[in-house]
Amino acid sequence: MRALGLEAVRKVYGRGGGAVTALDGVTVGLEKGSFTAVMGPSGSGKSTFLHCAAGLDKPTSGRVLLGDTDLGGLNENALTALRRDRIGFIFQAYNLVPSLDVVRNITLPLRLAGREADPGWLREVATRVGITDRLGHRPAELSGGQQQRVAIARALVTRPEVLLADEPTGALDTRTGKQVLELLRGLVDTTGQTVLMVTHDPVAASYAHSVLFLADGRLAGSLVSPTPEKVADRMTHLGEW
Ligand SMILES: Nc1ncnc2c1ncn2[C@@H]1O[C@H](COP(=O)(O)OP(=O)(O)OP(=O)(O)O)[C@@H](O)[C@H]1O
Repeated sequence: MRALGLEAVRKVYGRGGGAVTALDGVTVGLEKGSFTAVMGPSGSGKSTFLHCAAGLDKPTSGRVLLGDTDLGGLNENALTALRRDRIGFIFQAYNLVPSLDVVRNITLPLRLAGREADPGWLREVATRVGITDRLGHRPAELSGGQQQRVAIARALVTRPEVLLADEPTGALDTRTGKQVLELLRGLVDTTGQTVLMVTHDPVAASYAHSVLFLADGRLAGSLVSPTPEKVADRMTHLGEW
């Protein structure tokens, strides 16, 4: 079953002589329960890809489908609700609310949707990310790795169909970053969560089932069962290093 699909997605910013083609006909299907990394040189279209996949940016042409829902057919309100209810986001900067404790940060998306958190599910999510002993703390009282765990719990609390991660370990040291990547891979393997992650780091990409490479807005290949060495080798051929 396909969780997310991009079909011939093209995104052009600007007009006339100054127009930039950020994505140039990208077709990708993510199976449910897959963990996919997206890599590519700077300016290759990774952020644009993620923003189109998330319904944050509208493709100039082509289609984005979340399950059976064509995002192109939705108005702004429906897109906002879809992003809130059906997609989880994790960023390099954890984007937690400093004045709220861990429980209130995790349950924020539910409260914004006017829903109560089911205590059993909240406990389950906190356990999955390993933050049960910090539930009453504020973000400033947590390490970077703990803050990212809270952000992952917040992303999971709505039971999203797809988790979109933008450089989730970019601000973490190697050891803590590894723990967060193991957590993401564990979620995929044990709960069937679908994850799409943009990264510059071949080690981070190696935690995914497969890596998609972008170059000049086009798909420039993929790698199944990636290792850091194989990923770095591909990036070298794309002219990144
Ligand atoms: N809002 C915008 N207006 C005009 N051009 C844009 C806009 N956003 C992105 N671009 C251009 O589209 C191309 C792809 O950008 P994008 O940010 O998707 O690349 P990226 O692979 O994420 O890069 P990086 O790794 O440096 O973050 C670049 O040439 C960029 O300058």
